[in-house]
Order: sequence, then structure tokens, then C-alpha cells
Amino acid sequence: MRVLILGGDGYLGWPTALHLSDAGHEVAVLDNFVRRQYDHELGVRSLVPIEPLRARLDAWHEVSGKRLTSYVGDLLDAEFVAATIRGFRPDAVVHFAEQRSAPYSMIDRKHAVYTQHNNVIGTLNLLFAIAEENPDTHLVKLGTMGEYGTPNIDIEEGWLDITHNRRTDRVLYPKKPGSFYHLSKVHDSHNIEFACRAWGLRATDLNQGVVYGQQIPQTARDPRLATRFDYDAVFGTVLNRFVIQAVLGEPLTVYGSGGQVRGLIDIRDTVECIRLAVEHPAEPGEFRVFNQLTEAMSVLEMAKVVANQFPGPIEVEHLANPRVEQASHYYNVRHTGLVELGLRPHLLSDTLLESLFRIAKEHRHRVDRAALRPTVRWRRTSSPVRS
Ligand SMILES: O=S([O-])[O-]
Repeated sequence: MRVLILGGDGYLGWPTALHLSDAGHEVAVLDNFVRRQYDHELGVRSLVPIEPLRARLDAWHEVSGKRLTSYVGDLLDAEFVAATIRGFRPDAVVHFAEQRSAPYSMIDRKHAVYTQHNNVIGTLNLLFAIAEENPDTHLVKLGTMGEYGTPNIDIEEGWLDITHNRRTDRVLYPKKPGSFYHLSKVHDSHNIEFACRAWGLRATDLNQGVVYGQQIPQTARDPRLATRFDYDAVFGTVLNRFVIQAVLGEPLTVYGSGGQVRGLIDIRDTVECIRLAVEHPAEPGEFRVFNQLTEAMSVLEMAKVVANQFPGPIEVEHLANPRVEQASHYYNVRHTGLVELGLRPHLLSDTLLESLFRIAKEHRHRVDRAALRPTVRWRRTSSPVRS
């Protein structure tokens, strides 16, 4: 199949491109490199050095004999998006090209507006381009489990059958997201569902849990193929950050009591879920939703798993929670769709953590410790990004 990966230079977009290329698909990547600019803005960098896209593409050609096409541009440029779809004629478009940090979206008004404008309008431009250029294209969109929040009822896969005053209907599952970033994904989900209904587009919304890990077999084939590994309080995902804090001898910083439960997924399963979604497209007119997680754990449990595996003393430090979220709550998520398509999950294991500790040790000299401390406060309308 011909697969276009939007955000193909990013943490997950890049490994996904290699995984699909390795599986025999014809892959193109599109990116505007804004993720690399956030690093400059925040004064941080990926723990593992990453190569420019051009060098990555050459390295993949060298090790695999395969070439990926690349498009450099912005989804806010509607003409560029349409021309890319027209030129590459993808069977599937995988959309990772959004600002994906909740703290970043909560820095201040400017960052909130930027996040929603970038994410929502970029996705709208994409929907129009697909509808006008090739409506049979399957859109695989990265959503987040954070769209649902933590409701006191079971979380279904995107849709809810509801009986109200003796009448029944199937509705989009009600959302209670926890940041302007998460809200941008909720807005996207509604826009995409409407486009499926109005224009008969086919889409899969993947509500992904918190991703951990840094390597997949394809990126491990050459150091130039490495993907990012973020540890900072703005872009670092929680488990990856704990691993790095452990290696540095820093306390694992748990926000509040740590009772908040999150869905988790190994990066190797992320790329496999995308392959499964691409190879089993939604039907025309169908807005299909999968909850893309393989296990659920409280933040404190994650800290304990890391502490138990780390060969050395570890402290856990509870910080006043900078976010507004429930500290203890019901959490029960249905996530059977991807398993039915054939996903065989990697659950969080000692081997995975050992390899992450090794990667973190190798690059520990690159860490800026100050960047580990959270500074963005949900209860304020404006926060400094550095203390
Ligand atoms: O590519 S990332 O880190 O959103």
C-alpha cells in the first residue's frame, strides 16, 4: 500500500515510517520540523541525538535498500496538503503531525491558541484535501486516551450505546479532556466523524495511551535511525522520564499522590497498531475508533516498577500536582479492537526497562537536570517554561 506519514520526522512518526517500509509498503513522510523548533524554544534536546531527516532517509536506504519519499511543509498550508495528496496518491494517511504536549498547550494563551489552531486547522485542511483529491483514502489519526479523561463509567471504544427516557441511540463517547491540547484532539475527532458522515470518508481514530520506549527493531539497525527520547517536563512522557531520573540518581517526580491511572503502550506496539489499522481500513463512511493501549497503571505504580528494576537506590518525590486531574478514580477501558486485528502486546517488562536504562546511561551527559522540574501550572493562565 502507499502510506503517507504526517509528522514523519517525530518521536513516533519516524519509527512508524520505518516499520511500514520494512513491512513492504511504499512510504512517504511529511514534516515541517516544528518539533525540532520546540526544543530550541524550550532550551532542551532529545536525550538520544537525532539526525536531520535527510541523513535519516539516506541511512534507511543504506541499511534496507528502500527509499522513502519526503515532503517538507505545513498542514496549515492547504494548497501544499492538497498537492501532496494529489502527487503521492496514498491509500492511507497516518496523521501524527500535531503539537502533542499537554503542558506546552497550558503555558499561556499564546501556546493554547497555537496548539488548537495548528492541530484543528491542520486536520481540517487534511480532511478537505482527502475529500477533494481522493475520498477513498483511509485516514488513520492519532488521538489520545486523554480525550476521555477519567469518567466514573467504563470507557468504550469511541462510541456509546445509550438509553435515555426509554429511547436508545449510539453516540460519540462523552469526552472530559484535561488540557487545551487534549481538547484539540476532541475537536479533531468531532470534525473527522462529521467528514465521514457528510462525505463518506473512511477514518480510524486511535486513542493512544502514554507511549514508552525508544527503540524498535528498525531504528536499532543503525544509530543514525534513532528516534527522539524526551525527558523534559514539557515533552517527556512519564515512564521515559522516570527511567532517566533513575539513571541520573534524581528522585522520580510523581505529581500529587500518583493515584492517577493512565493507559500505557510500548513504542513497538504503537507502530504495530498503526500497521494493523492501515492494512485493515475502515469502511467508506465509517468513523472507527480504537483505544490504543495495552495496560493501565497508576503513576505511582509506574514509579514503583522503575524503582524495583533499577539496580540502585531510588527515591520517589511527590510534588504538588501542577495539573488539574483526579488523584483517585475509577478506570476501566475497553481495548479489544486492535487485539481482534491481531495485536500481540508487549507488556511492561524487566527486559524493556533494562534496555531503556542502558540507553539513558549512554547519553546521560546530555541531560539538563533543570528541565526535569515541572513549571507549567494548570490553575494559572500563564507560566514560565523555566523556573
Ligand atoms: O515528535 S514528538 O516528540 O511529538
